[in-house]
Amino acid sequence: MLLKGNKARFTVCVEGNIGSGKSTLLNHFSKFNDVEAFQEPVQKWQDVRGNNLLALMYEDPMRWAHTFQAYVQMTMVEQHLHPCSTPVKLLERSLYSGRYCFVENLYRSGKMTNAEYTVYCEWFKIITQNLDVGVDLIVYLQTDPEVLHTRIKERARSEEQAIPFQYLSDLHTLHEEWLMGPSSSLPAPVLVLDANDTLPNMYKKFEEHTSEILSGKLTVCEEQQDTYKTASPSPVEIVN
Ligand SMILES: Nc1ncnc2c1ncn2[C@@H]1O[C@H](COP(=O)(O)OP(=O)(O)OP(=O)(O)O)[C@@H](O)[C@H]1O
Ligand SMILES: Nc1nc(=O)c2ncn([C@H]3C[C@H](O)[C@@H](CO)O3)c2[nH]1
Repeated sequence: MLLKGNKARFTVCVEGNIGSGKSTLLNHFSKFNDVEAFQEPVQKWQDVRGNNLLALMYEDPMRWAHTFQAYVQMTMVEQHLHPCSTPVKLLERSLYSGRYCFVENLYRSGKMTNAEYTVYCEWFKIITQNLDVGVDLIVYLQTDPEVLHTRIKERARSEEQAIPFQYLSDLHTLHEEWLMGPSSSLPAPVLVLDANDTLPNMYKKFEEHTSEILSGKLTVCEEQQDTYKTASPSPVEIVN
């Protein structure tokens, strides 16, 4: 239950494919007093009363994808509704990428049945229509699948070591469709950052875009390397 007075003025979610640098961005901005950052609850997914649902999903998606996605959706609702005493709430991923990227991919690749997909989507609709799970800005860390494959190997999260390149490529396509395509399913404007860059250069980009990310005042200028996509349902003030 979201306590009155404990609602952040501005909610940002950081989206991007596996290994795109979301946690890195969250850790950078969590140092600001005005920000409370909420990392993706991966540890919860890895230990559901002793069951590692993340591992089960990767090992046997036909059997476990729907169970995993149902649990992910529940834990992400908790993240969206979690009280936040700071003006800015920074989420790693969101309900929306679970629906439009991961679940869509599982369904399109035949790893989720039509019945499972329908049940999941009905829950998503009820949740987004009745609970305060809105976001004010999406930061999209846009990356190439080839770059991610290397990072995932280096990071060496055990559940991810057998992820085929095609899975990363399919997820990339769905992130691009969702965040760069027509804005029909976008809950907020999108700030796109090219995240193929080196870590030092990414930190420079985080510095450059601090005001937009922490206040929603998007500064649009011609030489801007990164691009903005304003979602029609949620126009944001563009400050030139
Ligand atoms: N710009 C970068 N250049 C090189 N390595 C990077 C860059 N950004 C992140 N990394 C490294 O890649 C790995 C994944 O980074 P990070 O955990 O921030 O990604 P993520 O998007 O949170 O991943 P996941 O989706 O799995 O949670 C980490 O080992 C991190 O140090
Ligand atoms: N199938 C699936 N659905 C989701 O909604 C989802 N969200 C994150 N992940 C996977 C990606 C990383 O391995 C790991 C950490 O992001 O968890 C997901 N996998």
